[in-house]
Amino acid sequence: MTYKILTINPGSTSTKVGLFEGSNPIKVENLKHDSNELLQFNSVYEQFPFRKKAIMDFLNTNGIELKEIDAFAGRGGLLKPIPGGVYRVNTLMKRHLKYAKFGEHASNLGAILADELAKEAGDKPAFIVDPPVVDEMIEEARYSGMPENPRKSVFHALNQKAVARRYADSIGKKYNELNLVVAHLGGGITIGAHRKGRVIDVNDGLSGDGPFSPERSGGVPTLKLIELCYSGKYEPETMKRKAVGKGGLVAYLKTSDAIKIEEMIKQGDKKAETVYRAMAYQVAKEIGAYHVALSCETDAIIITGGLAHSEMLVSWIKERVESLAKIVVFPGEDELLALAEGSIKALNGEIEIMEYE
Ligand SMILES: Nc1ncnc2c1ncn2[C@@H]1O[C@H](COP(=O)(O)OP(=O)(O)OP(=O)(O)O)[C@@H](O)[C@H]1O
Ligand SMILES: CCCC(=O)O
Repeated sequence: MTYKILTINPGSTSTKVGLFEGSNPIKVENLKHDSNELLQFNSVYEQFPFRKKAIMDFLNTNGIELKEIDAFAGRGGLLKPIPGGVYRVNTLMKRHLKYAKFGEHASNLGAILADELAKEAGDKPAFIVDPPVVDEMIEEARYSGMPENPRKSVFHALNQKAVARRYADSIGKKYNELNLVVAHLGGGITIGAHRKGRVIDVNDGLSGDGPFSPERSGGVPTLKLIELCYSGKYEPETMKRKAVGKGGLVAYLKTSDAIKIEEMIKQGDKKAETVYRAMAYQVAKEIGAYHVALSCETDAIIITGGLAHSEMLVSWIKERVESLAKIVVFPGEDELLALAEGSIKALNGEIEIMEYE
């Protein structure tokens, strides 16, 4: 049977929606939300009716009826650490996401929206697939050197695993036969060591870890950071925004848009070039670190995310890491397709549907 799946990926300023029939996209759209409109909400959960209406408008405009859809899949949010896979949306999951028990993130609405629409469609199944809290780290990777502050696995799991599987398919291998370093370069940057289908180490994209990115600081000198926190100059929220949201390229260059930055570089802006080169340098160093995490037995390095569209940035990264392993570039992300494919495998019984407990 060919299933129809509605996939939902809520981001900070948009909700990406796609209707798939099997793996074929029938209608995919990026529903942009005015940031001023989102400002009226005090929490991610409060945005629920607003985002639901945007999805219903998308369905109505395209003549899609809820009852014709077989299953609903949302990008899962910040939950407790769990292994990768397809999870049925359940009450505990929704409670953790609603009250942001493990942190606020736009993707917390994915499961909640999928579940609501699935109920309205006549009690259809609702799933999440490879949420950002997928945790398959080996024990050594959890140590930070500060026992009360261990390293955590929070990353672009859905896209990293989707492109890793896509690459494995393309060479006629299975994901769990390969060692891959996957670098997701988007608004946030996460780089993971995938050993035979398991992400044994990765930088935490939401905690100030790893390379700086268009809107995140990445790892910074710790003692100076502590001084800044206690300087009396900044509220805790301001300091958090310096790490996630207002750090990285936007802090140095007042924009997180790499296309604009490349324009600045072409106009001769030396500061823009140095900062952009520094980001490439940090990404390359991090790729090297995860190559070592794979005992230098990496089959391929995959570069993905919006910034993988940039020939300039990718060429600077390649210069430093091309002697380590074959490099493959998958620009953009395949998150909606990954949600659809995971759900179809679950419906077909090809993979186990996991329960969030
Ligand atoms: N053709 C391009 N050339 C250069 N940079 C690009 C291009 N297309 C997108 N980008 C850059 O990619 C970055 C955004 O990447 P992406 O769309 O993956 O981020 P996101 O989805 O907002 O966040 P995340 O990937 O962390 O979830 C921006 O800096 C954007 O300017
Ligand atoms: C939420 C995990 C992915 C990211 O770093 O944004």
